[in-house]
Amino acid sequence: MDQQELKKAVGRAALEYVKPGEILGVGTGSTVDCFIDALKESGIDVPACVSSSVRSTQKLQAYGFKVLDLNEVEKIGVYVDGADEIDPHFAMIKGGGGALTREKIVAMVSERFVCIADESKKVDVLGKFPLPIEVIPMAVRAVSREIEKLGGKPVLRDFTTDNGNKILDVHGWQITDAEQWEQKLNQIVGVVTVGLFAKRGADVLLLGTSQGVKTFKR
Ligand SMILES: O=C(CO)[C@H](O)[C@H](O)COP(=O)(O)O
Repeated sequence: MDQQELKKAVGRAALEYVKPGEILGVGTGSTVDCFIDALKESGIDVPACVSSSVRSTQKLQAYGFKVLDLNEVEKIGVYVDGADEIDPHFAMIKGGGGALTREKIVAMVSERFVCIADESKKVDVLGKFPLPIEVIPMAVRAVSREIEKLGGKPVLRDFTTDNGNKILDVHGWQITDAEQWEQKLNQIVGVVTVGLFAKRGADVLLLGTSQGVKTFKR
């Protein structure tokens, strides 16, 4: 199976966690696109979704799903999203698609985070994938200097987030204590969100492998 087929397989597998009649949290990325396709095909009664990006909102609406602003919703049962890397403790690097801040917000209010990923995303140590950090535009240079002091090599992405901010992709870190790093990096003034999802990691990992979809639970 190629990578796209693995993404489709985990997208379909995630349907098992969608409860009919319940508001659903929807993440962002090519794997989530496969999930949205599967959701549409399934015909499951989803009264409304909360989306983590303009991209996913547009796709959901094009399929006829209702998308609510998070301020209209008190809680979400299940949030389905992808990851760039996930470690054995269910901590993740996210933000390859630049939607990390909204993803972290929707994940925070969701009872269960179901991560869908192909097997290339499962790692022992986070950091081979450069860590995305969303930064207020005027603070790009200042935050970069702080990151360099911590041994990271920040590269400014040619991209503006849905929130009007910039992304620094940080190379060179091997992250074993993800929760501590998440906290430390979030404290740099000018950082909006760090793409480490450790404090609120995944609860379930659906991993697409050539032997089929494997389920891991925290
Ligand atoms: O965090 C994300 C977007 O901000 C995505 O979940 C992550 O980049 C994985 O994307 P893909 O499914 O396309 O590999």
